[in-house]
Amino acid sequence: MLAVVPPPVTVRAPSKINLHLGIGDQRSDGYHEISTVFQALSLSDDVTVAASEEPGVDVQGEGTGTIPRNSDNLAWRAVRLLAEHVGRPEDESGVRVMIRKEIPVAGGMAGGSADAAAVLLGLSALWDLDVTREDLGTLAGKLGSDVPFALSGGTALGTGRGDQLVPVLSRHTFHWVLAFDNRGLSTPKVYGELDRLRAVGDPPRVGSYDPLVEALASGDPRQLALLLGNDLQAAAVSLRSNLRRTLRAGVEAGALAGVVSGSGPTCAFLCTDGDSAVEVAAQLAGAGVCRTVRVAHGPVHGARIVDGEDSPEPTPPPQVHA
Ligand SMILES: C[C@](O)(CO)[C@H](O)COP(=O)(O)OP(=O)(O)OC[C@H]1O[C@@H](n2ccc(N)nc2=O)[C@H](O)[C@@H]1O
Ligand SMILES: Nc1ncnc2c1ncn2[C@@H]1O[C@H](COP(=O)(O)OP(=O)(O)OP(=O)(O)O)[C@@H](O)[C@H]1O
Repeated sequence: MLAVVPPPVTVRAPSKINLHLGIGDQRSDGYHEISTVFQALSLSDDVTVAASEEPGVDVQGEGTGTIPRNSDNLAWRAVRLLAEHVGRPEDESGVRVMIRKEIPVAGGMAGGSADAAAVLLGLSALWDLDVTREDLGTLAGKLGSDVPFALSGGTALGTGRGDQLVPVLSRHTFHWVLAFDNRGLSTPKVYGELDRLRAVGDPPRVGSYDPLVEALASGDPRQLALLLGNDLQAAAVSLRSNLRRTLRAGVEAGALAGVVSGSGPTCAFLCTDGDSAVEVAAQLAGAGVCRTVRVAHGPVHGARIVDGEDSPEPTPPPQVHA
């Protein structure tokens, strides 16, 4: 008798920006205590998991050459973790993972985390597992601090090492321009640089997130723009001084405000509306301060299955090469 092979499952998982990122002390486990307001953006990766006699990872799109295809890939670590969780040996998992990347690699937008979250959700469907969203959230936290948010999406307050999430009310859609840098930045190095800067001086701190949460509820981008802040920005700029010029260029191009996304080096610019974002993107691309400029909006859903009718042919989103 022939075994029934389940059809492949495709999951779209969003990128994130940190509208507010406050970094506290380093804990004994090496992580920093943080308080952050995440927003999930429409710039996303599509990840397909399929039953296969040739297990492994394929990657196409953004940063392809710099992403590991072996067990170091965060998406494959998600296969291994879920397989262990349900008692399937990894080498018998018989899974091929195909990643279509739009999210910049090591860009501070949680691209690897998005892929890992997509695999957790996609494999649960492919293997018809009885795991709750809550179980998936716990597994996600074991893969990385940003992975739980990639599953849940929307707008959320993250505490602890960023993995304890509470949804935040966000009215309307916000429009963003993203400036990708030539090379990525290592997240641990950026945290380390902040520790160094704090040991020798007093870099600015973002303070409370309360006013920003109020601005999100009002839905007014002008109010939100005044409150964007990231404690890691000084560290990212210290390691990559060209980001100063990029941040300035975005505002000169007409954005309301700009901020380094997470650990950088991607810079995110908030715009008044979608039309303004397209104009800012075009002007910023012309300024020659970054590799690529993209527009995106948020908040969007967390990782979700896009097979069947919900799976449009992927169309390349607006992209302007600098
Ligand atoms: C900068 C952010 O993207 C903001 O959301 C995250 O804090 C980073 O999340 P991530 O990339 O998922 O990070 P993880 O894979 O969990 O950790 C990578 C490394 O970043 C540093 N790290 C991360 C999170 C945290 N709260 N404190 C840290 O010090 C640690 O050196 C850690 O070894
Ligand atoms: N599926 C993956 N996609 C991207 N990078 C991956 C993946 N798996 C492993 N990596 C490695 O992980 C490192 C961090 O990549 P990632 O794109 O997740 O960074 P990031 O977006 O800056 O992370 P964060 O914003 O969560 O700190 C890269 O150096 C890359 O080689």
